[in-house]
Amino acid sequence: MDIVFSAATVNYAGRTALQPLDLRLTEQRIGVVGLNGSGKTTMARLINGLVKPTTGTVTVGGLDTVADEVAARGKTGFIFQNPQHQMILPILSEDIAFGLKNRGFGKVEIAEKTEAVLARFGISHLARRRVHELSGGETQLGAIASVLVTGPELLILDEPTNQLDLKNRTLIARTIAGLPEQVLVITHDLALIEGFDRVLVFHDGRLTADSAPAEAIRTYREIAAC
Ligand SMILES: Nc1ncnc2c1ncn2[C@@H]1O[C@H](COP(=O)(O)OP(=O)(O)OP(=O)(O)O)[C@@H](O)[C@H]1O
Repeated sequence: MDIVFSAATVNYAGRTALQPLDLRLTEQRIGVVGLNGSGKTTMARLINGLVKPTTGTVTVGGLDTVADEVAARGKTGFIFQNPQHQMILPILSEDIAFGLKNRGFGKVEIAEKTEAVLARFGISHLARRRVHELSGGETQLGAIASVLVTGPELLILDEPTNQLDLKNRTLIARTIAGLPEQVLVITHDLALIEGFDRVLVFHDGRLTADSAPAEAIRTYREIAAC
């Protein structure tokens, strides 16, 4: 899916968080890196319309995130930095079903789709578990299942391996690598994006590098060193 930023900026209360951004993303695997506060999450939130551009436009699959807000948002799934906060219902299978119910699916279809997505991510055994009792890795998988069950074309993950132990980090990295959906990952875990198609580096609200992973990571290391 084409993601297009046209002179998009974001100001929060008069303070610029994102400098004018002109960018067309078409790749399947896109990484986003940068120091804390460099504008990565702001840029990602523009894609699903959670943040609106102060000036300029953002389109996803040709849909404007302001003018075609609802349709545009349906194209993108978002896993936030703390995915337990985005789980609305107390039981995992109910949380997954919730998104489908909201989209008007019938009971039988909801049950089938919920079962299928749990199986897809190898978490059928967690169906009846309380979401707040899941481990970090289980929570991340549960959130991915909850979001992908509604069929977005793009999945955005904000620091998906943050706070995971080595075993769960590997599990989540493999899961992301195996997704057929287009993926955009914000991360400080540089190994996670080594095999990606394209990596963007943000610094002080500006896109400062945009290249293959090795070169982008080199730029990021230079920025971080000063
Ligand atoms: N809702 C908001 N209101 C006001 N300022 C905000 C808001 N969200 C972000 N900012 C500010 O905008 C700037 C960019 O923040 P953003 O969250 O996009 O950075 P980031 O690169 O994702 O950071 P991190 O790696 O710490 O998550 C920061 O200075 C931040 O304090």
